[in-house]
Amino acid sequence: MGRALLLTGTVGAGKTSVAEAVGDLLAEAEVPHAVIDLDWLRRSWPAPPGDRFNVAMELRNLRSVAHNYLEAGADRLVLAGVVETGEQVRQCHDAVGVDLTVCRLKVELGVVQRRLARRHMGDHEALRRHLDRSGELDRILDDAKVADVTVTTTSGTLREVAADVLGAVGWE
Ligand SMILES: Nc1ncnc2c1ncn2[C@@H]1O[C@H](COP(=O)(O)OS(=O)(=O)O)[C@@H](OP(=O)(O)O)[C@H]1O
Ligand SMILES: Nc1ncnc2c1ncn2[C@@H]1O[C@H](COP(=O)(O)OP(=O)(O)O)[C@@H](O)[C@H]1O
Repeated sequence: MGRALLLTGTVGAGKTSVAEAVGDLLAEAEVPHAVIDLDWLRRSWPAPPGDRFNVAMELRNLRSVAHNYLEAGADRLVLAGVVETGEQVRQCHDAVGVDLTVCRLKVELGVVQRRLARRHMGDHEALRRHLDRSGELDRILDDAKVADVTVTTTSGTLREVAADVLGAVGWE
């Protein structure tokens, strides 16, 4: 029976990068797995009214993609994405259909600002938007308390953070 890990956190916390690094560590340990960036499962336009982040489409796609990967032999699913409420975690769990552990990536906002400035170099509008949402979402996630474990990404290489994540969720 497979298991899933959802890496959540604010904009720029490292969800995508850490998910890739966790995938690399699992590959080195020869653990069959798949990495799924939820952002790519909701990138259709327009989003329906009242669903700014296209979450309904994301969940529909996740159900299909997770099923395919698990059927093809993945023992572990590594998801990167935002869940703002306990209800969204339940929907995500239902979509993957296997045990789901939620890991919050927590980072100092000053460090996020520097990382986002690098990521969005040359696009001031996108940087402004992501910085604004980063602070706001961080507070929403602090209040929501949907994570089973929390790992700090303020310092350490991506590989070190990924190893911390595997330790925190007991997948070592
Ligand atoms: N509730 C919720 N659900 C899903 N995604 C969320 C949510 N809140 C914020 N975000 C983050 O928004 C970032 C992408 O937003 P968009 O798809 O509008 O793209 S963009 O802002 O135009 O680049 C993308 O930022 P990154 O985390 O930096 O990739 C998302 O993670
Ligand atoms: N531990 C880390 N050390 C150095 N840079 C990092 C680390 N984690 C993330 N980054 C960088 O910070 C930026 C934001 O990370 P990203 O994975 O895009 O976050 P998210 O998916 O949560 O928005 C990227 O440019 C990424 O390379």
